[in-house]
Amino acid sequence: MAVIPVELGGRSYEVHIGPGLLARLPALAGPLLRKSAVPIVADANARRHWGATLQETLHSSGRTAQWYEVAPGEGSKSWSELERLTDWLLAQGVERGDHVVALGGGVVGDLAGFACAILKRGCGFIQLPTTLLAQVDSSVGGKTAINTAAGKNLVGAFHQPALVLADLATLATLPPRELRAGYAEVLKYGVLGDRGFFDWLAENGSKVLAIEEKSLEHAVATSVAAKARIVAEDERETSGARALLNLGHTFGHALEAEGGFSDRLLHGEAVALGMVLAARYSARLGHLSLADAERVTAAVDAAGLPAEIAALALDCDGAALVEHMKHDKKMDAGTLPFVLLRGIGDAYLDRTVALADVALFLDEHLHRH
Ligand SMILES: NC(=O)c1ccc[n+]([C@@H]2O[C@H](COP(=O)([O-])OP(=O)(O)OC[C@H]3O[C@@H](n4cnc5c(N)ncnc54)[C@H](O)[C@@H]3O)[C@@H](O)[C@H]2O)c1
Ligand SMILES: O=C(O)C(=O)C[C@@H](O)[C@H](O)[C@H](O)COP(=O)(O)O
Ligand SMILES: [Zn+2]
Repeated sequence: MAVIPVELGGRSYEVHIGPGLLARLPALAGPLLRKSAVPIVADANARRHWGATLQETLHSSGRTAQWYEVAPGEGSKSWSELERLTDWLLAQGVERGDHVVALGGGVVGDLAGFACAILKRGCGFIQLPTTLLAQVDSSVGGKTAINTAAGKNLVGAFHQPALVLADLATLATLPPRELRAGYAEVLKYGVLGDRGFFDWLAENGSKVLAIEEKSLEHAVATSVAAKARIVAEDERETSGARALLNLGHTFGHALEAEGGFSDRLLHGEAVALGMVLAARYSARLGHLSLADAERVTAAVDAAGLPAEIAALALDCDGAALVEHMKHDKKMDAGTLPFVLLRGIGDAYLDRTVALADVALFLDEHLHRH
């Protein structure tokens, strides 16, 4: 069991990591669960597997669960779902001082977190992440959002949860493809800032993917600690420190948008491929050795994640992907800073990248055999 603080002054909170934490929600949340009928926004699959555990523990603390179910998939991060959810929360009589519970992966966490950010100009929420991706990344740090026709996470808010319980036991029911997608964000922490962790993953990644308890807990705790450090330094992504968490995402979000946010490419898969592209582009600029770029590619490939954009057989060219990138939230006065690499564990923000050159680079990779 690990407890990692996210230090944000009056908005500080703890991330608890370990098996069996869902059953400890009433004990760990204490007065945060002010309403006796607890509003729970749940991914349908997470509810199917873990809803009974949560319901039982709430009942045994004298509370009831009020369920709002979200259809699985990226499509639920939408205006229509946000409207339906906020109407439901209002119908439940949720007040600013109440805490809504989000049970599920990043889709539910981002959607419910955003609904709570705007409900009565902000009510509380608790994250119960049930995917590896949500446990190591999306439940921590307070980025909340929905997608729009123009692209990924384009409407949202920073709104921190009051508590995060990452129950490792919930990962037992997660499909292997989703586990691998979450592993991409784990790998990201090593690639962007911790070569020692990258090397540890090279040795132990297969144990993490096999949900071997000790290795899994080490990987989740190391990832959350890295994210907590960065978020405490730059909560709202203004100094450049937090932007490093976007490694692989400028390429990745463009690929997700091009695929219409379908199951063809999951967020974690897009990030994995995006990290490979960021590493290869860094090597092309002469900032990263080819050997390190290939190490990143090999780590992605070894985890069963997509490492070659050509294999996606996308019906688009580099210029089309660059058009999607222009919606990136890092865009600043016509310049798009890219998270690139000087080494494994040494990411930096490059504000000198020419988008026309990125389009050429992508064209070379889209048709590589
Ligand atoms: N806010 C952030 O900082 C942040 C960080 C990373 C990613 N994200 C966002 O997170 C989203 C991706 O999150 P995700 O990968 O968790 O995907 P997800 O929420 O779509 O969940 C993945 C799949 O797993 C199922 N599922 C969830 N828990 C389960 C369980 N315990 N057992 C069985 N099935 C379960 C879901 O129904 C879904 O089909 C993207 O929208 C991405 O943009 C946000
Ligand atoms: O927390 C962050 O900061 C991140 O960038 C984490 C990313 O893994 C995550 O996908 C995030 O939602 C992307 O942020 P965005 O600002 O590019 O939408
Ligand atoms: Zn991400």
